[in-house]
Amino acid sequence: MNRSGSPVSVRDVDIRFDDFVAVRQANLDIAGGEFVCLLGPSGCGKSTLLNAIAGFVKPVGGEVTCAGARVTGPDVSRGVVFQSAEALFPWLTVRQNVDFGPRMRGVGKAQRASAVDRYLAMVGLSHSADRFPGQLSGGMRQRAQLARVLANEPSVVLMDEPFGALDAQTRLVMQVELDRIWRETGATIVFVTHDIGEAILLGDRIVTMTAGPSAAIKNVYPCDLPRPRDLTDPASAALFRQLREDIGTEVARTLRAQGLDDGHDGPDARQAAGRPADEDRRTRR
Ligand SMILES: Nc1ncnc2c1ncn2[C@@H]1O[C@H](COP(=O)(O)OP(=O)(O)OP(=O)(O)O)[C@@H](O)[C@H]1O
Repeated sequence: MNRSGSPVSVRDVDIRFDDFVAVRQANLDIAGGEFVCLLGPSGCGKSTLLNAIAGFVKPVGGEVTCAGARVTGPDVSRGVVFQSAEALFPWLTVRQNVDFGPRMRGVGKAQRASAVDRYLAMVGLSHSADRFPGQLSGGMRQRAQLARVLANEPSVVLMDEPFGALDAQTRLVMQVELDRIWRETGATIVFVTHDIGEAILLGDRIVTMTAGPSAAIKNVYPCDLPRPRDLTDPASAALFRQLREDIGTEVARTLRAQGLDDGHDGPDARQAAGRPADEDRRTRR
């Protein structure tokens, strides 16, 4: 496997929005080519931490480094894939969207054309290259977004719930495709999700976060199960339960803070952490 991704280091990072402390004392070392999933309850600070790695948000304390250099702002070497495919330019075709970054960077026409073809093929969109984003399905738009980021040949790809808006089947297909693309590119990937199964299918390590405010990194779970992974495999199922307990505690804290829970780690919290409602009903009988 090609391992050309850059290492990323988050050191004692504090992030504030005015008086609001979003993230406190976050520390995380990510190896080059590693796939790390950030998992936590809604609103805990996953996107904020990812945005600090991207350079969109400036920590008030600590630092983020990428390949040993301090991150001071966004850079094409750290590509970002967002949940919403509105990040694509709707007036450009898929090919033109993917070509945009290399063209802005002054890459020559022939080199660009071959890179665009390569990345369109990698994400399975060669046949839709001349369509506009509005003519694509949600899954195809996310593929186009990924190809657009990959065309800049980033050493780090930051993904913020990229499959969150997709239906369950498309999501499964995209997870399998991303696993393959990650191996082909060798990029470091930091992937934000609130979906425990998705984190298990994709991550080399799964990092959980505490509920905010003042969210912190809670636990780091190595996940070296053979790929492609199967969530029904006993080892995956055991990790799922462990992560559900971990996240469930934080979801319960969030619900309590919002006055939506009766003070225990009840069904709302477990359901929000990934347990199907009928499983809860069965357990309670
Ligand atoms: N630009 C901002 N200004 C003020 N507060 C912000 C800003 N961005 C995020 N926050 C706050 O920081 C906290 C963390 O938000 P963040 O979006 O990082 O959470 P998250 O874990 O990614 O949530 P979700 O899973 O729902 O997307 C939230 O309380 C949010 O309201």
